[in-house]
Amino acid sequence: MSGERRDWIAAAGAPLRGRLRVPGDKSISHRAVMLGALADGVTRISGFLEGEDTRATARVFEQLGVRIERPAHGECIVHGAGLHGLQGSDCVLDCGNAGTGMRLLAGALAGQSFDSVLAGDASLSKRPMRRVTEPLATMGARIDTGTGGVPPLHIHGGQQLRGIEYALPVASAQVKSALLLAGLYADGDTVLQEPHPTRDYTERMLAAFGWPIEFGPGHVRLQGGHRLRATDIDVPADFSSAAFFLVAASVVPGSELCIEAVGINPRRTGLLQALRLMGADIRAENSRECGGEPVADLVVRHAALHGIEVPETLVPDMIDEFPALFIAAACASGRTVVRGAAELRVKESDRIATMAAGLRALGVGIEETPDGALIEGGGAIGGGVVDSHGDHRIAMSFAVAAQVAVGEVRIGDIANVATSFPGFKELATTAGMTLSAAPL
Ligand SMILES: O=C(O)C1=C[C@@H](OP(=O)(O)O)[C@@H](O)[C@H](O)C1
Ligand SMILES: C=C(OP(=O)(O)O)C(=O)O
Repeated sequence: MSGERRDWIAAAGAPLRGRLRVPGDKSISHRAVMLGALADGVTRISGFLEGEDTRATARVFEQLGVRIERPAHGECIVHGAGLHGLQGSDCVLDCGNAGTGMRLLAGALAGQSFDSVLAGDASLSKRPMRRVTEPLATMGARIDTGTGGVPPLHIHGGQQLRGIEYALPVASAQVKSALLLAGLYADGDTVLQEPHPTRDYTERMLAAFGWPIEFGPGHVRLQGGHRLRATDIDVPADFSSAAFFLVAASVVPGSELCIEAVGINPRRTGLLQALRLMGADIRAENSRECGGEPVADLVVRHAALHGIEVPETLVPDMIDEFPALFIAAACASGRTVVRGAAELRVKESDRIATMAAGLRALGVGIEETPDGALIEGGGAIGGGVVDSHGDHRIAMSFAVAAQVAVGEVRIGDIANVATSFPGFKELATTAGMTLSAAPL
């Protein structure tokens, strides 16, 4: 998606101060477009993430015949086609960099009468898809993957799906959601058990769209054959985007920052707990609801952090926040141990290997393990060159690390930051960080 290779130059900046608001939640934005497209009636989405991942999902539904108006930045009006109203496309459906987009679409498109082809960029084209295609096949779906179970996905329509009872082998909200979306089209019940509870946005949003569904932490049951009724969705700010500022303000002396209206669904806020265990000073103020989700203003002040063993039970609740956590660990006194996080190896990059290589390049001691890392914190973070491998969260994490580095940090291949956090550089510099585009 993201054209030519671009780099950032980052260096120690000022304390982070003031108030800011990060863009809308990526997971909720994807789902709002999807359910809006499959609903009867008009769904108005506000606070929609104008990122490349979520725009790709909206474009896919436009290709499938759904009218989506964009009256203003962050606003979408989705004219739902109804559960059976999508039209097949002869063109490849491009999910860009988005694992969420592709995996959830696989579930929704498995139940259609037409064939579809889902493809993605170089990173997405390496990510495992059998975790969705195999259980979908037991529901009666016919999906061919590329060699080794990676994209593109050729989805053969016209299959009558049936509900299954399935215990997910990995804690993955994407797998769960793909099966639930297929379950809308299935005969009978789809009943899922998770090894650890994961984000429940699909379940909550299906209920908001009027679909009968029973769910609780780690389990869900729904019956096929109902209808979705359009509703309005107000998307809270993305905790995963707030995470970079939580870490930056924690580690840069003199910082005091308020991040407004952040979604604090407990299935997303593992990093908050981990940082507090490390000694961070973060308070949730003005707790309230936004679009049925808990939100709060997060006030973070600089604090002396110390290393911890990250409780494994927190891993699914902070799965996207490990790159940021690794930076906090590098700044904390003593050792931080991460275990039970092998899923990090199959994200936009191998996030354990990419973070380890980048931290080593800045002089931080880190030992990789198959499912995590041991990070030796408290030493100086040096200047140097790190490669984000096109991974948005790695790029933003090293921009944070640079704020306490003794030299300049060049961060390579940053264009994909726009997948989840358009405007990060501008917001970060407003808050006090030193970050600029490297000359081409
Ligand atoms: O369902 C979702 O919206 C997501 C689930 C997680 O992936 P997994 O399901 O692979 O854990 C997460 O990493 C991703 O950024 C968004
Ligand atoms: C893993 C992520 O997203 P996705 O799986 O949708 O590409 C992420 O945003 O960190």
